[in-house]
Amino acid sequence: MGIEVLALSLPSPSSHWERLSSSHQASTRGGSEMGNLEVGGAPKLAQPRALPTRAVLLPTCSIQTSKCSSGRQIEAYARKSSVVSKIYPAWFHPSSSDSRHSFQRCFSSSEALLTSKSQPASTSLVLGNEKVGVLLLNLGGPETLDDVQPFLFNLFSDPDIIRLPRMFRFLQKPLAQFISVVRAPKSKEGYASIGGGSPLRQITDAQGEELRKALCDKNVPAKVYVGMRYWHPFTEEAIELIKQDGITKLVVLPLYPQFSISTSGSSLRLLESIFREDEYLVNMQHTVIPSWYQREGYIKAMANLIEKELSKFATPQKVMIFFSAHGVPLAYVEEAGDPYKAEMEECVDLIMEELEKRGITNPCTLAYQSRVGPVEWLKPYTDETIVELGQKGVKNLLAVPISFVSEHIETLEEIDVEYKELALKSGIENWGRVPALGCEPTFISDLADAVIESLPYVGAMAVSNLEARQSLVPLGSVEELLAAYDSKRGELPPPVTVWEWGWTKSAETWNGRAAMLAVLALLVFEVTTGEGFLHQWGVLPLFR
Ligand SMILES: C=CC1=C(C)c2cc3[nH]c(cc4nc(cc5[nH]c(cc1n2)c(C)c5CCC(=O)O)C(CCC(=O)O)=C4C)c(C)c3C=C
Ligand SMILES: [Fe+2]
Repeated sequence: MGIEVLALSLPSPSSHWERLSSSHQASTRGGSEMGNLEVGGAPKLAQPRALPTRAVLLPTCSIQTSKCSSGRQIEAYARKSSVVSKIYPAWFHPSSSDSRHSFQRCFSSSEALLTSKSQPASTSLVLGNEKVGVLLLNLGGPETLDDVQPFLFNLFSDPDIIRLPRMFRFLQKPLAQFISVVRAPKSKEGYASIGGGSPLRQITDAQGEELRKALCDKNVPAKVYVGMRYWHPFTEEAIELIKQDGITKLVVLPLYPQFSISTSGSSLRLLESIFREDEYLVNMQHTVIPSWYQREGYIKAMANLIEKELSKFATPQKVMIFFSAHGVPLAYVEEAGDPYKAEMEECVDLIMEELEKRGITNPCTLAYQSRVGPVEWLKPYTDETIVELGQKGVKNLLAVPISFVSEHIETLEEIDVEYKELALKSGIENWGRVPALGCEPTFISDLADAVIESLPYVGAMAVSNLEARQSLVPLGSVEELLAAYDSKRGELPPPVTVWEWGWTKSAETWNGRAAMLAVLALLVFEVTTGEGFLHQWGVLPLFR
C-alpha cells in the first residue's frame, strides 16, 4: 500500500529511482542538473540526459533463477518485479510510448556509463587544474570496548536507523541513550570475541590507500578521504580535511554496493546538511555514486572469490551458495520504497549469471541477517533459512556476505561463529565462507574506474544560491522517501496477521512493540517530570 501511495505522489516514473539509484548523472549536482530539478512540484525542463540505473535492473528482472533451489527465493524474484512495477508503473507497460522511449535512453546510456573505454579522453578534459577528491563513506565501528556504547548511541540517534513518529522526535536522543546502554553489554561481548574492536577503520583506510594508488596508476591523481557515519574518522572530520586541501571536485562513494536508506541514504543525508551550512562546500563541484552493485568489476571480483572458496569443498558442485545480506526493517522497503531489496536480488542474479558463464551452476539462496529490535525485517531470515536448509538435507553450504565489502563484526562473529554453529547443529556437514572483498585488486581497480567514469558528471558550479542549496541528489529522493515513511509509520500494518501465544516470532514482535511503548511512556514521564530512575542513574540529565 505504502509504495502505491508513494508512486502516486511522485511526479514521474523516472524521477524517483533515477535520482535514488546508481546513475552518475542523476546524482550529480551542477548547473545543468539544477535546471532539471523540480521546484514547488512543477516539472521544469524535460531531462535531457538519460537515466541509466533502472535500465540495468529491468532487463535482469526477467532472469530465471531456476538454479536457485529455494522456493522462497523464486517467490522473492516474482515479488521483485511487482515492487518495481509499482514504483515505475509506466516502465512496465509496453503500450506507453514514453516508457519505451525512456527505457531505450536508459539502456544505451547505462552501457555508456558502465564501460571505461571512452573515459581517458573525457577524464583529461574534466581534470585540468582541478584538485580531485574521493570521499569514501562507511558506517564506522568502535575501536575499543569503551567505544561500544557511545558508538551505539550515535547509531541509534540516527533518525534513518530509528524512525520515531514526528511527535516523539524529541525523544530520539534519550531513547538512543537508553537502547545503547541496554545493548552495549551484548555488543561488547561480540566485539571482545573479534579482538576487542571493529576492524572497519583499518580496512577502510587500506581500501582508500589502494584506491588512491589505482587512480594514480590510471593517471587520475586524487586524494582519498574516509568519512564514517557513527565513529572516527567522522564524516565531519573528512570534510574538514577536504576543505583544508582545497579540493575542487569531489566524488562521493559510499562503500555499500547496494543503496539503502539506512546506510548510504543516512550518510548522504548527513553530507547534505553539512554542505548546506558551508559556503565553501556549497560551491564545490561534486557527484555521488549511490550504488555500484551492478558493475562488471565488482561482480567478477565476487565471482572470483566464490569460485575460489567452492574449490575448497570435496564436491564443489554439490555446495549451496548461501548469500547473506544485512537486513533492514521491512517497512523501509515496503513503505518507504528503499531499493535495497531489489538491488540485492539483482546483484545476486548478476553474480550467479557470471558464475554460470564459468560453468558453475550451483543452487543458491539469499537471506537477510542481523535484525535488531521489535519490528519485522526483510525475510527470509538467515538463521531460519540455515535451519530449513539443514532440514531439507543440504550438507554443504558456502556463506557469501553480500552487503559488506569489509570484514567486521557481522562477518567475523555473526556468520563465522553464530551461523556456522547453527548450520552444523542443523545437519550441515561442510561449511565455508567467502571473505569480504577488502583490498582485492579487481575490486579496487573497478572502484577506481567507477570514480573515473563519474568525473565527467561532476556538476558545474551552481548558478544561483537557490540552486546551490538544493538537495544533493539523490538526497531529494531520500528525503521524499523518508517523509513518506514518517507519515505512514503510524499506519504500518502489523508484521504478522495472526496473533500467536507463547514465545514465538509473533509474540516476540508484539512483546518488543509493547516494550518500546513502555520505554517511550517512561521517557515521556521522565522528561516531563524530571524524575525517575534514569535521572537517578545519571542517564537523562545529559539531555536536560
Ligand atoms: C549494508 C549494510 C548494513 C545495513 C543495511 C545496516 C542496517 C542496520 N543496522 C542496524 C543496527 C546495527 N548495525 C550495527 C553495526 C553495523 N552494521 C553494518 C552494516 C549495515 N547496517 C556495519 C558495517 C556495522 C559495523 C560493524 C562493526 O564491525 O563495527 C550495529 C552494532 C553492532 C551490534 O551491536 O550488533 C547495530 C546495532 C540497523 C537497526 C539497521 C537498519 C535500520
Ligand atoms: Fe547494521
